[in-house]
Amino acid sequence: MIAQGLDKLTYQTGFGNHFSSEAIPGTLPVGQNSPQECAFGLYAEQLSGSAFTAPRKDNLRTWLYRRHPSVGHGPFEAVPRPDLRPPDDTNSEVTPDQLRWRPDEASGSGLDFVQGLRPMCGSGSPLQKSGYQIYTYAFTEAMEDFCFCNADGDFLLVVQQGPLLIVTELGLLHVAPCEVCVLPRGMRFAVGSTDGALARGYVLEVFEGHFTLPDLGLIGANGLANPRDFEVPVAHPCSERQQHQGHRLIQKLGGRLFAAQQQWSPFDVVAWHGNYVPYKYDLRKFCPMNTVRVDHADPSIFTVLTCPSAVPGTAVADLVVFPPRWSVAENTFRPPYFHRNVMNEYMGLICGAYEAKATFKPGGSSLHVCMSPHGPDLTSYNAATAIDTRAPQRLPSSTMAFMFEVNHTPRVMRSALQSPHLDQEYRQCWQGFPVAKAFGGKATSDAKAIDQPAENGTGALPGGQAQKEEVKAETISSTG
Ligand SMILES: O=C(O)Cc1cc(O)ccc1O
Ligand SMILES: [Fe+2]
Repeated sequence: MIAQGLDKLTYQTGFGNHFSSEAIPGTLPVGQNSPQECAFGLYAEQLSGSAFTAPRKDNLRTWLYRRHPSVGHGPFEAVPRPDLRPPDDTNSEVTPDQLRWRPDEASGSGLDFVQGLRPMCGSGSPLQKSGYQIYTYAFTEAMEDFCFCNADGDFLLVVQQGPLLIVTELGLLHVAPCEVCVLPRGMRFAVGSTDGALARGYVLEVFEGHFTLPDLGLIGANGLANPRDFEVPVAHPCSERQQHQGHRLIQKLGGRLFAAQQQWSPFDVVAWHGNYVPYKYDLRKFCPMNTVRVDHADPSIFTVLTCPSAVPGTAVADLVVFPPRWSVAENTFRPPYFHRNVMNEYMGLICGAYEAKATFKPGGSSLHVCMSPHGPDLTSYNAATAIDTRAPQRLPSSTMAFMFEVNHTPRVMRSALQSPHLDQEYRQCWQGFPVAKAFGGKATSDAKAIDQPAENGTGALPGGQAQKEEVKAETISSTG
């Protein structure tokens, strides 16, 4: 399936367009979608991504013209894959702990994309069409003789290592590290790496809605992820030889996998038109807007794609990128601030370093859930308070971090909590901050004492509140 030179594939460009493509001239019907008989005897089939009656601006569907109707497969049989079940009381936990996972350098060998999916956390229900699930993936093997169809939601893939070749019903996508792609609910696809080497990345699956571009408001008509930089495949029916190979269809529904056999390729689409499409985007094309005088802007300024919920301004999930850029704010603590967020933040690092965490490694992940405090680690804090902010700083071109910002508070899969890659030392990165200078300037806490549950069960720190209040009063009067 995978061959050289595929990074030079042809694409159509734009976001949300009504695209059309035919591999054989004359196969797309003119003036109608479903002629009594299609050209070449092809079968017309509609794939819907929204309710038929969704408002026009949200209405998504594509017409496919194919050699066989999709329905001619054999019966579905359950495939055991309990780890893909949506998160519930039996397989996952709720925890306010700040979590981080080191990159997994070992897994993935001998696995394909589906076998190499590792659920990390999630919330909601695919059957209720609400919420999301987040995974990492690692694999070496192409999906040679089977395709995947996700009836539970859209997959957004963030490629961290190893370019992917993704065969879809609408054509081919080559997706390299620092690129992302969206594979819409119900569309059949097969993923391979282009060189057989380890491919690794992250997946955000949304059980409701679809990704769209954020509004630009006062920014104006241009900036952030520009629509013309999104790339959509052209029709690419499989070869005559592949056409007749037996194909297995693996379908995910309600977090369960089902397999059915069919005697022809699912990638037999000769022509198509519509606006329900897979697409890819290169994060290096992101055009960031940022503060040019004081203060650190909220990360929403770096939203690439958003999957809106019914609540205005609150997304089911956002893809946010922290791209290479200039940092110029004056008299400002430039990296991300200390904060507690009502939304939940799953972060990954594609390459380089993240400005708020000196020890975050490419391929790693972190999770800070609703209201769990986090922010710059001690090393980043010290560096950022020491610089001269009259000079601009360049965050290097080799850096690319991202965040899945999600509304529903996630449950963390037990397998992720028990993973050997879970960084048990993560919280140490915030230990050793001295008490504010005017209050003594000494480190407040013994990190070990903090990391053990308080003996009195109240979480009180050694020293006691009353004693600390005294110090505070004293220092303020002596400096005032
Ligand atoms: O926690 C993080 O590192 C992500 C983040 C970045 C930022 O610039 C501001 C807020 C925020 O949550
Ligand atoms: Fe954050």
